[in-house]
Amino acid sequence: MAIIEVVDLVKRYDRKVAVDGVSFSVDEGEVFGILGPNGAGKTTTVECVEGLRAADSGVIRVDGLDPRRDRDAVRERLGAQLQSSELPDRIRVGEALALYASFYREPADWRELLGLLGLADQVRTEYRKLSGGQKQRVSIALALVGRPRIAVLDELTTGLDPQARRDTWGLVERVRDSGVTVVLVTHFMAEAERLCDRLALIDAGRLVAVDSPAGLVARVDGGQTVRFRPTTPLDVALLAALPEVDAVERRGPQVVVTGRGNLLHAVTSVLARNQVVAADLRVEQAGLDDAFIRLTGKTLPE
Ligand SMILES: Nc1ncnc2c1ncn2[C@@H]1O[C@H](COP(=O)(O)OP(=O)(O)OP(=O)(O)O)[C@@H](O)[C@H]1O
Repeated sequence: MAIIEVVDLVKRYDRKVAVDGVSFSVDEGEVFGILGPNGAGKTTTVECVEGLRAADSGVIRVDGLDPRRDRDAVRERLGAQLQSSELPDRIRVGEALALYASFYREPADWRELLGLLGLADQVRTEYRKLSGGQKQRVSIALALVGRPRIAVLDELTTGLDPQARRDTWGLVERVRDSGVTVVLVTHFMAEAERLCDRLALIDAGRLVAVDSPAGLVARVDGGQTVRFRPTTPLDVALLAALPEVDAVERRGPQVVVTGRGNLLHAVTSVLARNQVVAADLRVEQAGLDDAFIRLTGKTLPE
């Protein structure tokens, strides 16, 4: 059942259209990703869902409620991650949690929450003295302290090192396992692929597709990549002429062939016929990043 519904959302900043007719719905209990490049309109979209910004047009329902008109009721249901600049400089972790807990009628036990998030030893630490990963965990704790049914997590792992990023992913999975619906804004492919049940791809304010990561990948028609290093001269036009091949590219000493069907067989047959020996031959199936490139024509930083 849909817990969030967004229909034809439009949001402008002066004359710039930041969100241009976006529609999607989020099912209760899922991790729903909003994925797109910088400036795509992801944050604006979730800020409208949170009721922090008024849409210019369109309909938004959070558990059947209007985020602007029923602001207090929506705030009880939807926990938003906080931007670090919103906390006073010298506030201690425990004080921040107690403060946010005081905003809710039935808050979670914030000490228990800090324990679950591995922050039990940081209760008296000033927020500004925490590491990047610890700050992110505090912001997750603050998003959850009101016992929301939905948690909106925006660019959760930006700026974290790979280990802290993976730890944070584990936390998001635990939040989901506790029954909370998670809306995850990200521009990291790997994060979206690992965590999200479904994804909305947004580009330049428009919705490109909504599907599961596997469903998005399937849309690129089982695309494959074959890479190798020819050890004798190779005329790549021979490969480009194959019906299975979409593109052939030279990357330094490597040849990268993308295509579909029985691509590997087609490529190796040409190589064998022309007595070209291929070193370091590798075959890769299309991933979410390939789907993103095909659907938007853009790449995302990884
Ligand atoms: N307060 C604002 N005033 C004017 N323009 C804005 C404002 N906030 C965002 N924009 C513009 O609206 C567009 C969408 O921005 P938004 O922050 O929603 O995108 P995003 O996908 O979240 O990007 P990022 O990943 O960089 O945060 C961008 O072109 C941005 O420059």
